[in-house]
Amino acid sequence: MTDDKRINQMREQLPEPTLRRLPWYLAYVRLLLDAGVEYVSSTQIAKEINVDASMIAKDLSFLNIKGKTRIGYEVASLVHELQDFLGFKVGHNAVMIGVGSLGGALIHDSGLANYGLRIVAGFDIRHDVVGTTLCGIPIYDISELDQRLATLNAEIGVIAVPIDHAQEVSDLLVKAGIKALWNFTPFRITAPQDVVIQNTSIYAQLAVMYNRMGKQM
Ligand SMILES: NC(=O)c1ccc[n+]([C@@H]2O[C@H](COP(=O)([O-])OP(=O)(O)OC[C@H]3O[C@@H](n4cnc5c(N)ncnc54)[C@H](O)[C@@H]3O)[C@@H](O)[C@H]2O)c1
Repeated sequence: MTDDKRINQMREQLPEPTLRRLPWYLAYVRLLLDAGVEYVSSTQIAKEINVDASMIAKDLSFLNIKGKTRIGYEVASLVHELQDFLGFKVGHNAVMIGVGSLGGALIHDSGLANYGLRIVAGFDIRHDVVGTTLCGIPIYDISELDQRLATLNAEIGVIAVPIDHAQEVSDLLVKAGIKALWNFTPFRITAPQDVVIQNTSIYAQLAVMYNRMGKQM
């Protein structure tokens, strides 16, 4: 079986909680790599990031890497495998819809490139931003979305518009052939089944934090 086929097959079997934990491991083992550490055990990772060691070993069993008894995993290989498996090594082109305070901040975030996300253009309706560039990225009028997407080779639409425009811009993106929507608005957008939707909200996490704080008081 080819490497690509094997990775795709393992990705399909992967439970979502595992997929959410793997980037935590990656962030930690990247620190070890930068510090020149050669090997790390699942027990060591467990201690540092507060996840059960057996769960880490199980999560890592989805990857094409074996730990050595009593030594653990080779750090450089683990970083490589995790990045590969999570799709962070492939550049995914994305367009930013809404270049206000959040959209602008995301365009400024050079860290996204480490996770395989390359924002190639922004779209807005504001005259003061349309026609300008931000971090070298051109900002176009939203009315040009169809025409610009034809040449941008982007598969992801990042949505950072006011809540009452969320569905409208999602529909435009889907119509223009976008495969995935990363929605930062608090609106639960809908799209055809073959379009991947990922909702991200720092506000939703606040509710959980307040609730837990209340229980401690
Ligand atoms: N997920 C999170 O953690 C998080 C954090 C902050 C804000 N938000 C949400 O992100 C969204 C943006 O917040 P913000 O603070 O950046 O707002 P903002 O007002 O600063 O920016 C919104 C931008 O969208 C543009 N816009 C409006 N209608 C548009 C359209 N039809 N097409 C293209 N662009 C359009 C506006 O001109 C503006 O530049 C809001 O829905 C907000 O609730 C989410």
